Amino acid sequence: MDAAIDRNMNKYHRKAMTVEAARELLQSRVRPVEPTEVELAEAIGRRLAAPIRTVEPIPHFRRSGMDGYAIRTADIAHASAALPIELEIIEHIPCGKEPLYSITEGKAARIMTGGMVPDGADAVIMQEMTEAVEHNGRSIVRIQKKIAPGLNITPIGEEAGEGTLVIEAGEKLGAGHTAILAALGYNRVPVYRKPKVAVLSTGTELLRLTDPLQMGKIRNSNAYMLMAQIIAAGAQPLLVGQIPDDYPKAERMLYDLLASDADLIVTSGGVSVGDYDSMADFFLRWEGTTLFNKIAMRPGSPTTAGAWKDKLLFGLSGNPSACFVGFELFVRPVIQQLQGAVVDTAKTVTCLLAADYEKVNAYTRYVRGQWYSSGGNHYAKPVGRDKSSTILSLKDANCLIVIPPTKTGIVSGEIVQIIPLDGALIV
Ligand SMILES: Nc1nc2c(c(=O)[nH]1)N[C@H]1C(S)=C(S)[C@@H](COP(=O)(O)OP(=O)(O)OC[C@H]3O[C@@H](n4cnc5c(N)ncnc54)[C@H](O)[C@@H]3O)O[C@H]1N2
Ligand code: MOO
Repeated sequence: MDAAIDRNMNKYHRKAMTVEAARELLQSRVRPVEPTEVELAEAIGRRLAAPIRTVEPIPHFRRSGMDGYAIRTADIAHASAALPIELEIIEHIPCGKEPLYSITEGKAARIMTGGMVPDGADAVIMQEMTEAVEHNGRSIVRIQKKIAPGLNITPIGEEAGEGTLVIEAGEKLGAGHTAILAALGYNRVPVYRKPKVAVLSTGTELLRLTDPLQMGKIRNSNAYMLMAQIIAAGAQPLLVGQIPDDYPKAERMLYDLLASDADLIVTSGGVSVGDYDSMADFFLRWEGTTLFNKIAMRPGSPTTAGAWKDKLLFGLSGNPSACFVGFELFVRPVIQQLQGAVVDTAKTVTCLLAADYEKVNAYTRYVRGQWYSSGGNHYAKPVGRDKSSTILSLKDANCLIVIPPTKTGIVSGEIVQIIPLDGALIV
């Protein structure tokens, strides 16, 4: 049964998989969703579904880099303060105008930054190096110094020739990409459609946001937290609601969702060993393949995932911080990959730990932290209460600090790896 867990196992005896192995296993199963085409403005922040090549050189005409005069450098080769050279101005070339004349011996054209350099000219001399005079009704430019050929002219194709690959498929369209696409006239852009991610919650203790608080019950914060994480990852969340307490009903609901048009299903809660942990039971009984039901990490050790046909089902832990970490480590890369991203989950940033971390642990810990730079080094320090059940520390975290298994804790100044939470390491 490939890398999946043994069906004869029960939920009380689980074999922990490493984070790395689990991420690789997931990665090997994900294929991008279908591409679509949208207007450029709508494509911003999405991922490109096809490579973009230039359809013309950038720039596609010889462009002036200064306000000044297009000249022939041979004409001013002997210019000096004592013996200035005078050239006749035959044309004014603002941006957007194609020159009417070539520059021949003794002639010049007034030209603006971004203007098209006329044939015959081999440099643009900046205005500040010249003096314009009227002489017998003729416009003259007086020049006292020679300049090098090519000065202030951007040649055709300096940035890219025609047919150059400028954006790879799978890249996320930021400001720079958008500028390129606009410059090349891409009114409509091929992008991957936004994956639909269904979010479900388990637990009879969960109240809706509008319900009055009741003793022993809590409001469903995970569903909304996951919604925010899904949006940040570029996908469309579908808040499906609550998994019923009644197992046959829960099973029916999950199969219906698996057969729906959702690309991914994420549940929170009910994956541990408790009497009401319906997701743990489902993952042992269902017709899909359970890939893992325990990860050698904290928080979120009962994080579970499985595949049903081409669809992945995640059973994240109910504890808010464990749910958050499970999403960042396992679900976010899958969502990126569904949108064509090339994900390298091994990438981390090296930091110096800025405070002692005293907890001991047999598993790797992913501690909510803040990373920052100071004096040429990156530092990371844990934020808030480091418990799986906490909510408040999540908003202040900008990274997860990876604390390897330790019997002693680790001290301030030691080197640690961190995973930034803004997805910056995902191309
Ligand atoms: N005997 C054992 N007990 C537990 C173990 C264990 O190995 N043996 N593992 C612990 C660990 S570690 C974790 S993490 C949790 C995981 O539990 P579940 O993922 O099954 O989650 P629940 O039991 O359903 O809930 C845990 C906790 O989270 C709250 N919760 C649930 N859903 C939401 C939600 N949508 N929004 C906010 N908070 C939610 C729930 O009320 C519980 O307080 O199990 C340990 N136990
Ligand atoms: O996975 Mo539980 O934290 O790891 O509380």
